[in-house]
Amino acid sequence: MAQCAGTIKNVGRSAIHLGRRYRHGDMAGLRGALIVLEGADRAGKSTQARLLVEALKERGYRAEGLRFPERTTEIGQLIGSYLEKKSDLEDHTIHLLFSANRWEQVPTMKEKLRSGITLVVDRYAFSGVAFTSCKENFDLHWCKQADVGLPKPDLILFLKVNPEVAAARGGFGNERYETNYFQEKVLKRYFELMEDKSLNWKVIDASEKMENVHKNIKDLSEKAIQDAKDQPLGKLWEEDP
Ligand SMILES: Nc1ncnc2c1ncn2[C@@H]1O[C@H](COP(=O)(O)OP(=O)(O)OP(=O)(O)O)[C@@H](O)[C@H]1O
Ligand SMILES: Cc1cn([C@H]2C[C@H](O)[C@@H](COP(=O)(O)O)O2)c(=O)[nH]c1=O
Repeated sequence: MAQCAGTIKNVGRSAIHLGRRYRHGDMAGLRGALIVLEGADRAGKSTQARLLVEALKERGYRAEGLRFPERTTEIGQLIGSYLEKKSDLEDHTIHLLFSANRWEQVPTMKEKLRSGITLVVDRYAFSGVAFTSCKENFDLHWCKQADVGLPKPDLILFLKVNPEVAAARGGFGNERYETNYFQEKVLKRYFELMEDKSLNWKVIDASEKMENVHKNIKDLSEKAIQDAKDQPLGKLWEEDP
């Protein structure tokens, strides 16, 4: 009930903000939050993304989920085939395809955010950097470049689970990168990325029961939605630390 009242108040505030323009041309007061779930394979990101969208909608927010890679586009199909080990691609090439797969969604993402829809995103540029930078001869700096300027998340939820626990969860081991050795390296990269204090990272203990993980995520997300609604949408990694 309190949430419904909040939503109506937001609509009122939006009207007040109509016509006021901010840096990057994004209108504040109307917008939804960009919430990203990150973590190693089988950390529970897709499960939690789905639960979060459902919970937000139940509480009167407009919310939608999306995921990367988005395997349905032409670029996404190339990525899907690579991940399923049906095709091989040169390492820089696949990295750039993952990034292009995000950029092709940006106009839709911005439109939705501006119209007040909160986006819950299952993996984003941080996956791109964490995974590719574990390959030989790749460094974090190079890996970030293709994603500089993407919409900046208001909240990044890192679902932390150790690789043995993740591996014991269903389906692990079928796709490329799904080995304990590689996932351990990926985890280290994520922790390097989390040192960037210009981003709102929150670490969630994802080895807990699904309901507990969900509660933590929901509380942090509601706060992020409140904080974001009056802020312009930022650009990712525009000022590299
Ligand atoms: N907290 C949890 N405790 C136990 N099992 C879980 C938990 N969260 C998710 N699972 C189970 O783990 C498996 C993987 O979950 P999910 O697909 O959500 O992970 P993911 O991080 O999206 O994986 P991937 O990145 O590999 O696609 C599923 O079988 C899911 O039911
Ligand atoms: C976005 C993105 C993903 N990856 C890797 C990470 C996972 O191993 C797979 C995607 O699996 P999911 O079950 O669909 O989550 O791809 C990557 O290497 N680079 C990226 O940018």
